[in-house]
Amino acid sequence: MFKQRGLLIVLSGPSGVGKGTVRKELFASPDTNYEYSISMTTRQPREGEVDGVDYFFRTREVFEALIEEGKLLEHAEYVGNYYGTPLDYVNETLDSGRDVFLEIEVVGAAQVREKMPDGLFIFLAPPSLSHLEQRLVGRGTEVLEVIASRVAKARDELEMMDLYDYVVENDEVTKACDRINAIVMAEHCRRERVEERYLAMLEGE
Ligand SMILES: Nc1nc2c(ncn2[C@@H]2O[C@H](COP(=O)(O)OP(=O)(O)O)[C@@H](O)[C@H]2O)c(=O)[nH]1
Ligand SMILES: Nc1ncnc2c1ncn2[C@@H]1O[C@H](COP(=O)(O)OP(=O)(O)O)[C@@H](O)[C@H]1O
Repeated sequence: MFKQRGLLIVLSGPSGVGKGTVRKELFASPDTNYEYSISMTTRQPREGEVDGVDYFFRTREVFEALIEEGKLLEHAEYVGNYYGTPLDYVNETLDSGRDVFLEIEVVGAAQVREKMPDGLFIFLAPPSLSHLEQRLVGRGTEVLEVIASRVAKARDELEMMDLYDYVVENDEVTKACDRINAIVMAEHCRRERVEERYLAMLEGE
């Protein structure tokens, strides 16, 4: 029996918009049926972060070797560190029919769009740039200089929003999660309808 490949869901948007918060809220729900792809990074773990849970924390040497070997679906350098998505996990999970969820920045998302254009690309947008700055300051994980560089970068990142299938405003976390779940559900329905039509057409031949 033909088994449909899982759906690749890509959540992106500027740093500080709330991608991590929204992703954790989505995965805290027992109804969430997608698998989270743990990224690899060369940045230092923050307090409480665990290797293999939050990220795979690796050296630049190891990371660069994996790029050379083609083991990453995408990668980007972000504020001085590498971030990337291990390719095998994504392919194996999609092949098994399960959906995969990536939470990545916009340069990497554009690479995924090139390589896997049938993914579902969702841009998480802040209500405003000042909301974004407040959130970064409120999180307190970066010094003010780094926050300023992230906000400056966010201006360029916001311009990429029209490359996405959907833009979801993160005004409130639960509302943003509801919107994302609705989009994923609608996309599944669309694919099922397309497949049904396709099979019906083949039978009618
Ligand atoms: N391209 C790419 N970006 C990633 C990946 N994993 C995380 N990111 C993004 O890298 C940026 C920095 O992440 P991080 O240092 O954890 O900071 P935070 O997301 O602002 O808490 C964020 O925009 C993440 O979404 C990945 O595998 N690939
Ligand atoms: N809808 C929201 N309203 C208010 N604060 C939020 C919202 N979503 C996230 N935050 C806060 O904004 C900060 C940045 O969120 P985070 O998830 O780390 O962003 P990102 O992963 O996009 O860099 C955190 O302190 C988080 O608690």
